[in-house]
Amino acid sequence: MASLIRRQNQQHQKRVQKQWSLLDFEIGKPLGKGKFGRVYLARELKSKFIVALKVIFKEQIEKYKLHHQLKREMEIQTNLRHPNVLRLYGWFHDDDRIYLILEYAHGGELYRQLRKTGHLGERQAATYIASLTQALAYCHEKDVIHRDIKPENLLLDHEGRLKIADFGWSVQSRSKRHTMCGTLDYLAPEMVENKAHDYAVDNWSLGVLCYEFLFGVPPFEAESQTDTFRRIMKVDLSFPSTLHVSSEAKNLISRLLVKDSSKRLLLQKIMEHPWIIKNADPSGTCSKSNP
Ligand SMILES: CCc1cccc(CC)c1NC(=O)n1cc2c(c1)/C(=N\C(=O)c1ccc(N3CCN(C)CC3)cc1)N=N2
Repeated sequence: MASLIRRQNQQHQKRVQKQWSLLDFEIGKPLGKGKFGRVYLARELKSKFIVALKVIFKEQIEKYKLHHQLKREMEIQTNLRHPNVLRLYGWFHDDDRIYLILEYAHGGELYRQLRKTGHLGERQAATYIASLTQALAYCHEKDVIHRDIKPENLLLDHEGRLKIADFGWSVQSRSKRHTMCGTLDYLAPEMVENKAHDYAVDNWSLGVLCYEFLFGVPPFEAESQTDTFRRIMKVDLSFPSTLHVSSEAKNLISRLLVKDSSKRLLLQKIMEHPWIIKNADPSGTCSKSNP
């Protein structure tokens, strides 16, 4: 009898995730900082595995009443396994901080690359849009809507592969959502209007991102938030007359930035779009050899 109980206990121990603590890690250089905390390079001492340790201050979470949102982000991201979704391996906390053990993305934030180069070539842009589309299709399959797809939340790994990070605004959704979130530029009309919304908000954001990758600025940028709001509601979309963006690219953008969410191009159809077929690198890395 005792051996049976011991065996069951051992099995239970295996199932319970290891209780991590700061003592398990050697902390390296700071990688970046956000509103609620910082992220550091770190190495797990036993396995020598390199991770990114995101430190979030509990008082900030309490101050902005984001406890349930952070909890939801952690539950969602822990269960997502996709090459274009940043892994959350685990977490732990001490008196005043919460620590997220995240996959390390060696290439840093995509928006820095975008700011440096101004805009991306069509191959690079199509490769990132294809990666994002596949990651979103996977998330939507698991009833997760990200709702905050923007360059600041996209990272690059050591091979230049895109990784969606920061599921802070994502939701596990079976029904329409009503929560307002994110900066205006990337928000779909139904979100900006604080109307019920569903998965298609991520399809809209893909259109905004594709435009920004190719033209270097988001499509509805304006002096004030009110003007951005107006431009989104009117879908006031225009393309700068430039030679480096093909008409297929403009066609894809126009089929995503559609006010009626039921008429936006479906994720599966994005993967079959001529511009994606012609320009996206299936490996997702768009290696330097063919920019
Ligand atoms: C607290 C930070 C934060 C706040 C809000 C949202 C997010 C998601 C993007 C984050 N970041 C986050 O969670 N992160 C999770 C992460 C992560 C950030 C990360 N890497 C980097 O931040 C990074 C930055 C610069 C870098 N170098 C820049 C200079 N180059 C010459 C060499 C490469 C290399 C890596 N890896 N996992």
